[in-house]
Amino acid sequence: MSHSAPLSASRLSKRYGAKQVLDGIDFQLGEGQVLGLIGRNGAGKSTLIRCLLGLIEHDGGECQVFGEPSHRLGDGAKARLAYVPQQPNALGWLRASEMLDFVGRFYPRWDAALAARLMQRWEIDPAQRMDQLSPGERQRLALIRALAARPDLLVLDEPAAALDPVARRDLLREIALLASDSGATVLFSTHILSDLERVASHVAFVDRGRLLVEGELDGMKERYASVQLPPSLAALLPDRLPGELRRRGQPAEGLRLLLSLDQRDAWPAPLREGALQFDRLGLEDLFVEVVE
Ligand SMILES: Nc1ncnc2c1ncn2[C@@H]1O[C@H](COP(=O)(O)OP(=O)(O)OP(=O)(O)O)[C@@H](O)[C@H]1O
Repeated sequence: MSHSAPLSASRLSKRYGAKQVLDGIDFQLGEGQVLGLIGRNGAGKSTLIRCLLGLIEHDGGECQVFGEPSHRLGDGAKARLAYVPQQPNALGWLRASEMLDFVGRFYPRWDAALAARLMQRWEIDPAQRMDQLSPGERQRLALIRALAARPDLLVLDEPAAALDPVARRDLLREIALLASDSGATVLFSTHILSDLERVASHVAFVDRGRLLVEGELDGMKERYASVQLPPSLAALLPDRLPGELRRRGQPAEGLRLLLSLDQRDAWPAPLREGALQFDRLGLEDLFVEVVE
């Protein structure tokens, strides 16, 4: 098995017309990581995923899947990868079971028993024509197809969007099982932070085409804090502090900073030594502070 990172990008950029949708993204998804990608609507999550997988062309930089250029993936790499888009297409004329039988042949580790179990659990009639499935059923079926492939790399674009709470919880469990049992690597985008916290090992924030914060979920809550600086301290600050993510306000009135504490050794002494209150941020507060 190749030991290249399952997914990687450097200086990846993409524009649609005048709009820079991805703006020089450096990214690496390590083997066995379960990474949750979060960001506001239109931040560029789906575009990033599609570029990484070579489904759309990028304009600048590079991206790779298992070390192969994304836009020229060999069959070997494709067989190790499963992807569920935000709105899966239906192959209308096929019945659900026929579709699974058909695609199962292309995957060396196809798990027919898992597919059958999830079909039953998620109440999809195997004889149902795919164009007659509801959006939620269609999404479930696409997820069953991806999970039963037992991929080395599973990529899900907002997988929970059309799922009811029971199916959502099942999905999170299946993702966790896939990662723990077979060491699969998972990338999923979501707006549901509680889902992310339940299953992700890593998290990345996308904001206006850039990756703002990226790292292990454990420790992230300890790492970021906001702090209010009085004018006397604000006047001493350089234009940008090491680890600074956001700065609000005017120096003459005091500043509010969002900071990564792991860079604090490089801060000016008054900031390190003053009796300032650093408020640690939970994931949701961090998200709001970062992207607002
Ligand atoms: N085919 C396209 N043509 C033109 N603009 C596009 C196209 N696809 C996406 N965009 C624009 O690129 C930006 C990023 O879109 P993208 O779908 O990647 O966002 P997202 O973070 O996945 O959003 P959401 O959370 O709403 O799914 C948006 O402003 C969108 O309008």
